[in-house]
Amino acid sequence: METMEQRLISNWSKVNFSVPSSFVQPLDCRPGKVTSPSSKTIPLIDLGGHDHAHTIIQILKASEEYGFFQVINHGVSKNLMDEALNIFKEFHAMPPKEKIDECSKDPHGVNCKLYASSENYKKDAIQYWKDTLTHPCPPSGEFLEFWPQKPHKYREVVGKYTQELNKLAHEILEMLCEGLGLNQGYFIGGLSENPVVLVHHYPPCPDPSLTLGLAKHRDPTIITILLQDQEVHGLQVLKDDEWIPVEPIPNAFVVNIGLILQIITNGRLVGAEHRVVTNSTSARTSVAYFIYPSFSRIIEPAQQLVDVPIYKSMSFGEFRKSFYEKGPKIEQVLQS
Ligand SMILES: O=C(O)CCC(=O)C(=O)O
Ligand SMILES: [Fe+2]
Repeated sequence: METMEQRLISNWSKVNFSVPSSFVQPLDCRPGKVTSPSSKTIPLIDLGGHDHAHTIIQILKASEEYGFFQVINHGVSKNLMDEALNIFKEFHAMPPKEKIDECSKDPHGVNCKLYASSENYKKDAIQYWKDTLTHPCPPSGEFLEFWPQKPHKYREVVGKYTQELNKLAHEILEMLCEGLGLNQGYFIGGLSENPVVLVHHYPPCPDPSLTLGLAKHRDPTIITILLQDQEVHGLQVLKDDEWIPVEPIPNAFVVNIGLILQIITNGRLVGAEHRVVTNSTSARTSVAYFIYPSFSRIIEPAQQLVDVPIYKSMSFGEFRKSFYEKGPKIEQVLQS
């Protein structure tokens, strides 16, 4: 049996000069060689503009057409973004044993996890080129005792960062409410009270044409707010059968609509498919902030918006179970 220490990609990838066969993607999933970069980009939205109504129109349009956009002037300081990204990089740079120890404070092993490849490591036929740290981060401070304590400022910096992201997420959700015609505060409480952070580390890969850092997927969230490394490309969004790279923009966040919001809006907003490709020269770090409902909360098309629901009702707990069991086939389970 392989130990977690042996599995972590960051632990062995520096001394392996070829891609192990268990990481070679089937032909139809491989990114291949990117020859001509796409001329398309996802929309960029300035949240600091004075025309509130116009900002809402832009957010709604981007969420309908792409399911993805980037935001600038979002109110989170550059200093805090840099501090958070640096502390997450320092975490993944620690010796493997230390990382594993720092993620072992929950006796049930659920409220802080470190894993290689994907959460489905044992079930995945083919592995992905990344290590991930994840834990819940509600503004109440619940679960804080399970977070890493190393690097030594981890809890302080990540605590501040996730508080700010919670504020930003709610501002964006409020604008979506206004744009969609949902009651103000629709997402406050049960639909958003379970935020989680996922810190991905993609080490350099000897042959990026054969591997993926993260498989094509939609997020099982309401929305996701992503902080990505400023220099290193990797994230791509599927739009009209074309993979569009999400360019790193200084001090911007990437925002994407999750599958749950697609359900709530009965398909009006799209939980777009995306994936991460690797590169041979630089490690990439990204930090996803997932807005999750509480497990018992019912997920269904909003009655205010919809006459004929195309998705059936289920609890978030049931939804998440199907999401991990069915993968891309979850669409069949969701249809009413
Ligand atoms: O690493 C990235 O850029 C994307 C991460 C992602 O898609 C996810 O966590 O769901
Ligand atoms: Fe994602």
